[in-house]
Amino acid sequence: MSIPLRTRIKFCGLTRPEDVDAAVAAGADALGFVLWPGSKRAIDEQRLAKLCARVPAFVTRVGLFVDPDPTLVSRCAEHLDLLQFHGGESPATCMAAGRPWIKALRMRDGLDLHAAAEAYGGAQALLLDAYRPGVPGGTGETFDWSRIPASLAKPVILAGGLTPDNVAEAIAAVAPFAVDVSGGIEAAPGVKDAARMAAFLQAVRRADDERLGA
Ligand SMILES: O=C(O)c1ccccc1NCC(=O)[C@H](O)[C@H](O)COP(=O)(O)O
Repeated sequence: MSIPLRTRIKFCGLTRPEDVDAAVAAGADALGFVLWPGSKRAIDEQRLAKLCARVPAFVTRVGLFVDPDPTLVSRCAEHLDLLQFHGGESPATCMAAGRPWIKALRMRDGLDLHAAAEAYGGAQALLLDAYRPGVPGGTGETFDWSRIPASLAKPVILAGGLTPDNVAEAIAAVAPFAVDVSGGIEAAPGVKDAARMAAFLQAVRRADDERLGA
């Protein structure tokens, strides 16, 4: 008999020490740090080291890359538990980093999730995000959750436009392994809002109670 898991929560795009502390205090399972210079939420390696040093054991530190130079990945890896590849990286490129990784897939028309789950068989999970041409992530937009098959060979991390107001509906529709949010818990790009983080956490917990019949 398998025991249903509570939905894991990843907050992405943290840039400030006080936001890291607030996210940990709220109860996030994983924190994401954007190492792609094109993002409004980008941080450099020095800031990554400082922010990651504040993260306690049992909270996963995730580094987010978009078609990175492998030397950047290896320089950052010592601070990280998990790599998130958010660009057009091939399975071989993701594997070559030699660290646990997840693959973000943007839900463009025609994407075959079963084929992707097979191709990215070395991933810990697939992060499914909204597709907007030319924008690799952090769009603040949802996608049609009914496109996600009920059964997939990889755990699903649901992303894209989640907020404290819609995350319960998303969990009821998809029952993902985890949810990922960036813009929905912000006061401004890269500036998280402690009250919205807490509200998001509470909404997930309530949805889980509903789902698991607690
Ligand atoms: O957040 C960014 O600026 C970003 C830029 C480039 C690639 C990925 C990026 N974010 C990735 C994430 O994991 C976000 O949490 C995910 O895209 C959802 O963002 P949002 O729709 O704002 O919740």
